[in-house]
Amino acid sequence: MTDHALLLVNLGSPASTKVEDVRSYLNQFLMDPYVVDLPWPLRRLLVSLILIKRPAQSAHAYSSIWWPEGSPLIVLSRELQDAIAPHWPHGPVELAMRYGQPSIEGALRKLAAQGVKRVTLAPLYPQFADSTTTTAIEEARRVIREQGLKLEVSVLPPFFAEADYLDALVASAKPYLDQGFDHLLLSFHGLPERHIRKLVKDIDPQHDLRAPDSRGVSDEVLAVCYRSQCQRTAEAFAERAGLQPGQWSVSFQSRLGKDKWIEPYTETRLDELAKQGVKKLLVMCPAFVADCIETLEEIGQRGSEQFQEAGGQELVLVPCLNSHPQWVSALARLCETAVRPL
Ligand SMILES: C=CC1=C(C)c2cc3[nH]c(cc4nc(cc5[nH]c(cc1n2)c(C)c5CCC(=O)O)C(CCC(=O)O)=C4C)c(C)c3C=C
Ligand SMILES: [Fe+2]
Ligand SMILES: [Fe+2]
Repeated sequence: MTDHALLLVNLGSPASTKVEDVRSYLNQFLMDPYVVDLPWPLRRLLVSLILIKRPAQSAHAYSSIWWPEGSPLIVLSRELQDAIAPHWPHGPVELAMRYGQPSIEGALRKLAAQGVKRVTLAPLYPQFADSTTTTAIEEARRVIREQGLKLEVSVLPPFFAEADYLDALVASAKPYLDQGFDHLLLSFHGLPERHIRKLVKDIDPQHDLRAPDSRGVSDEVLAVCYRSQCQRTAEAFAERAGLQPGQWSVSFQSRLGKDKWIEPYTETRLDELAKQGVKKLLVMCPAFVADCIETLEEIGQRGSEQFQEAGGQELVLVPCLNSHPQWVSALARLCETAVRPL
């Protein structure tokens, strides 16, 4: 059988580091109601305000990490696509981005034109958020409906607590852990608290968005609370890696705008850890399966400078899973068992 495709989906990058390309990417991204969850007129106003200064700042940041072949996120995702193909004997493996190119629409139309009948859609986000997982699924739904594509789609669920994913994370981090370090910071992408509140409010309105760990969180809440899922990933990672309490902690990065985002903020933790006497800091970013601007620039460059200015000696960025062989086979196995219908 060769009519069952695998479609890997990640977030996407601007077409180039030119300010106008970054502006158009940020406009598509931030006008997504799953990302800036305000009614259209307010969303348009807020995003237009953000688009006054942000494109030039982000273009500068992208320029500092851009590779000759293009955006690291896209290049690394292509490498993953090539590496996983031999592990997926059922049909073609395609790559799509939620924003920019290659698009979800282009990929699904291409697969349908090739005679593909089934698609396993794999949003490449270990932890669930409406701003990543839901929007990728909804975009696939829209394309299939509007284009009348005859495709049976199943979706890979969030894999934040899957043994295969956790073991691959430990294997990829091991060479860095073995070098010795004073502290390991697991820095996850942040989210406005509101995004989680609206999902948990009908299940457990008292759910604590400042809780220090994920103990006691019910399965129902865990299924929708991005922050608890991040904590669960970190706790399971620490246990598998044999880390002691106090050797590691969790933080949340990449805050945008004036809203309250989930805490503790990575920026705050970098200062605190340096002030506490941490000299060699390892930072891992387990919300990202591929290195991107958020890991390479925000942590690897700006975070590193900040940590040293606050008195730390060295910040070592542990690379994302990228195409680590154990991750490639783990992802293929996870996708084999994905049966959740679109
Ligand atoms: C890993 C999961 C991610 C979540 C959750 C997420 C939420 C989220 N992001 C923004 C705003 C921005 N994110 C940007 C880059 C970016 N974000 C993710 C992943 C998640 N985002 C990735 C993989 C990337 C990297 C893209 C790349 O090309 O390398 C950016 C663009 C960069 C910049 O200008 O800083 C913005 C903006 C919001 C508002 C949000 C939740 C509401
Ligand atoms: Fe983001
Ligand atoms: Fe939670």
